[in-house]
Amino acid sequence: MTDPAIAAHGLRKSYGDKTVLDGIDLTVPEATVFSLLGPNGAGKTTAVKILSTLVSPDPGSGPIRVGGHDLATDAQAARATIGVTGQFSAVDGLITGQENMLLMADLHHLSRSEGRRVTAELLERFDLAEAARKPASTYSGGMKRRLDIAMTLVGGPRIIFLDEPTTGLDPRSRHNMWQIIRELVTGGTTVFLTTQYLEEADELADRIAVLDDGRIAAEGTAEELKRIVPGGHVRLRFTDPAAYRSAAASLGDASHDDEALALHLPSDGSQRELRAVLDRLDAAGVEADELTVHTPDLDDVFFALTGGTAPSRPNKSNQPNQPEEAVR
Ligand SMILES: Nc1ncnc2c1ncn2[C@@H]1O[C@H](COP(=O)(O)OP(=O)(O)OP(=O)(O)O)[C@@H](O)[C@H]1O
Repeated sequence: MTDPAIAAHGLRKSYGDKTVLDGIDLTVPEATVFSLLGPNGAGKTTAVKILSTLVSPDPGSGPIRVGGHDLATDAQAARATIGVTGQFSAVDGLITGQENMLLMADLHHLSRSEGRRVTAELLERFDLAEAARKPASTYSGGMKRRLDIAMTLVGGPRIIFLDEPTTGLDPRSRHNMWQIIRELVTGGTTVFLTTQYLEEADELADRIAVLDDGRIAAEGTAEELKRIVPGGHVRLRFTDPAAYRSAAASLGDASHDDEALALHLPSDGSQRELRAVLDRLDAAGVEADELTVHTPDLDDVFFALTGGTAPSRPNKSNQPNQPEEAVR
């Protein structure tokens, strides 16, 4: 088995008497997206800064390996495997997109011809070739963010840290950015992502960790996390009123929606619970015309795990997530 791209044990950081990270473990397999979620001030950026060698962990921290290199003894080698795109853009608005890229190529000591080749390839890949000779200050927010990531990729990092990469972008630019991130991962890059948008973690992340009060409150796939908070249910819908009534009689614990001929049963959405529901329907000799499983969304998980109460969300329905709008 190959080394994980990132492996940190007992990661600690305090500022004065404030403990920001209280001994957290993080493991990120290669070519996956790992998302760190947490309320403002939870320590996400601090974790990114430590893993990307910008800030030192406290002496009591356990070992941290990034790109297979121990940060304590070989930070330089670790640094050569990573790229970081922070909340504040590295793009210089006074020069063109192409010049920004060539500057990065110089910083990475690429030869002139190699720098030009990589620049042209990345500008093309990030749909910036046409705008390459215009000052970056004239770019839209989405273009600037794409240029920022393209600049990060000039050095060919295997691991990239994206700190809130889509904050402030409109929905189309956000979807474009998601597509770029997916393509990077398909190409073998590992992405460590922090985001304020739970939907974004849900869309992209293979694994998600929720940081609260300096500790990891929960970690898992989006689906695993959704199962640990209450609110999931199975909805059974019938077209035949007689079948609906028989099912309602045999599933006494279900709540009824007589108008829609639908029954709701609390469920964690697991195979075992679904089978139990189906067995009970079979025993009653009725068949539902539609069965849908509704799991809580990541917002529910976030509020349940980070000690806050969910503000009322009038638009939150019990419908499963709507399909995302098409990506260009
Ligand atoms: N250099 C520093 N000196 C003192 N305190 C700091 C420093 N950097 C961060 N902190 C504190 O550490 C805590 C965590 O900050 P951090 O920026 O990591 O949180 P975050 O989860 O990224 O928050 P946000 O979502 O708001 O970006 C905050 O209370 C912050 O004030």
